[in-house]
Amino acid sequence: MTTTTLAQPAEVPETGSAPIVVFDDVSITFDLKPVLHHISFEVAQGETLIILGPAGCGKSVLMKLANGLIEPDSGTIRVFGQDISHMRETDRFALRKRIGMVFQESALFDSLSVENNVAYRLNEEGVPYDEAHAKVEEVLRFVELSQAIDKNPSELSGGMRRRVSIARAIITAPDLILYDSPTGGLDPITSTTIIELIVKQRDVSHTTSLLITHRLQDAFTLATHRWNPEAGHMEPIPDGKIDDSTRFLVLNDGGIVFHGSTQELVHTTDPWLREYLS
Ligand SMILES: Nc1ncnc2c1ncn2[C@@H]1O[C@H](COP(=O)(O)OP(=O)(O)OP(=O)(O)O)[C@@H](O)[C@H]1O
Repeated sequence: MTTTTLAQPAEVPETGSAPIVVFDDVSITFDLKPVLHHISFEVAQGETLIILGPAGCGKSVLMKLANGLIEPDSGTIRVFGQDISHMRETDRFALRKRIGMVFQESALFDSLSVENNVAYRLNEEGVPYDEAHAKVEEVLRFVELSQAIDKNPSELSGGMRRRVSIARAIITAPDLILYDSPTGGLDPITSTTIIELIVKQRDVSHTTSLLITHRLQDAFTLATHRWNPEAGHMEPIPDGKIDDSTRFLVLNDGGIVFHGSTQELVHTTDPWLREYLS
């Protein structure tokens, strides 16, 4: 990977600042089936919260709640200090502009070029072409896909499509990024290149993030690696240390079975968790 950096300054998050995401006693039911019940947790500024759990346990629902795409039946969800669960759609739309979203299947517009996919939000906001184009070039450099600017999504590999999706999410320098299974469907080697990109984004911009993954390997790579800007690649954090800004939330059966640090997770004595992690 190259050492390209985005234009916005890489600010180290202040300690003690207000949490970016707060779930307070949130419950939601679909078709009489409780999917999440009494969920409470917080995500601090600059934190990467990795969300794990068996298929169908409610990870994507939790992500959609955080983005205001669906509303809880009860409880409160605050994002940037604002109650997103009971908000007018116009206000929610404005709030969502501060959130970058990377969907499970990349969710690119097949009829648009890579450039227009990546510039989508800027075009929506009426940003002049030259300015938008310069930003597209900058983020495509960051995700190492400059050569694909004029291509259509159908001409790209799965890993390249995922890079475009990340470029599109970060072009507005969001204050929060939601990654829903960013390596889903990719082979292990390509998955690691996407995780490397997420580590780079985390360590260069310190953007608060929620990340769903089905691959424990990806989760632990995130926790144990850092971006080396001089070398231009990801590397293990020396001395077996872990990234303090990365934390874990594990869901099962509609509830939280674990919320804490990497060390707490690997040293858990909970039988279900030990089995799940093995
Ligand atoms: N809009 C909806 N209408 C009805 N049921 C839904 C809806 N969205 C989600 N569900 C149900 O909620 C449960 C949790 O779904 P969710 O997609 O959040 O699971 P997940 O943990 O992300 O699963 P996976 O790991 O397979 O992606 C599932 O049983 C799903 O069928």
